[in-house]
Amino acid sequence: MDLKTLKTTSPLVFNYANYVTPQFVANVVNVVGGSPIMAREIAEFPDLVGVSDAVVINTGTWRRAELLETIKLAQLANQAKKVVVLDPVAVGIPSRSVPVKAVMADAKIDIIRGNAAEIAWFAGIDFASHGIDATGEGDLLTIAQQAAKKTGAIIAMSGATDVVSDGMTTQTIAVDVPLLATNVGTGDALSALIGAFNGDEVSVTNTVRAMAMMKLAGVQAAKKVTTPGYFANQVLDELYLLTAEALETFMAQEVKNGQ
Ligand SMILES: Nc1ncnc2c1ncn2[C@@H]1O[C@H](COP(=O)(O)OP(=O)(O)OP(=O)(O)O)[C@@H](O)[C@H]1O
Ligand SMILES: Cc1ncsc1CCO
Ligand SMILES: [Mg+2]
Repeated sequence: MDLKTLKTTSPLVFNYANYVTPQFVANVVNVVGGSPIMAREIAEFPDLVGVSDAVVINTGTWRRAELLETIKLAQLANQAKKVVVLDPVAVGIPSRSVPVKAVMADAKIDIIRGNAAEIAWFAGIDFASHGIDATGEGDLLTIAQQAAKKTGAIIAMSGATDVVSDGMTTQTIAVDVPLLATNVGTGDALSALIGAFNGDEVSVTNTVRAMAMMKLAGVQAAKKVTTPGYFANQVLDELYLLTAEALETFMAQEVKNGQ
């Protein structure tokens, strides 16, 4: 959906969140006009999936005791034809790949949002990382395209250059806003935003809209504040203020087709 539709229909985004950043994630969904809800109790999943437009699974603070529940959640969303977004935090660390492999083996993931190192793991390409951060360099387009082909999911790779690919169509946004990477949870929130924009239909375009929105909010915030604490709040304000027209203009200027 476009931003106008998002604001009028207010998609409900069910976040199976990590325990580090749920407040920021919920606020990002809320300020753009969506409706966030967080839950971890399996008995609630059928009800919550039923009323949700998108399910976002973040494996950032997974626990083995909850693994079967996470898989069940993805399966319920599949059955209800709700978009499933996976945020595979630090999946390159072997212990962190356990929940990702398990969910992907037993359910269909529509969209995977991660930084370059996380996406490279799905592509089977080496890429340096440091915990939750990507630190290496590589051919970003190839990594995103390979990951899309191997997983069958739309890949939303974030960083100084954002890349979205379904394996055939690939689009990039090369706009460097280093402060965006200083706020822990911007990526987690971006995954939820992707869920919101894809709530009616899963597509590369809807995924690019979410990536562009976070990027543009970062550009606008960086014009006003220069330190991370204020920046995080300013990003929320800019997301709140951003109009559908401003987003479409930014996309017309900055979204490029990749090969
Ligand atoms: N160097 C950068 N320049 C511009 N934008 C960036 C940069 N790094 C990240 N971003 C932006 O920050 C947002 C989050 O991406 P990032 O790659 O940091 O996710 P992440 O590593 O999963 O973050 P987190 O784990 O903190 O949630 C995206 O909107 C992305 O475009
Ligand atoms: C710091 C951190 N550790 C696990 S999840 C998370 C938030 C970034 O995704
Ligand atoms: Mg992350």
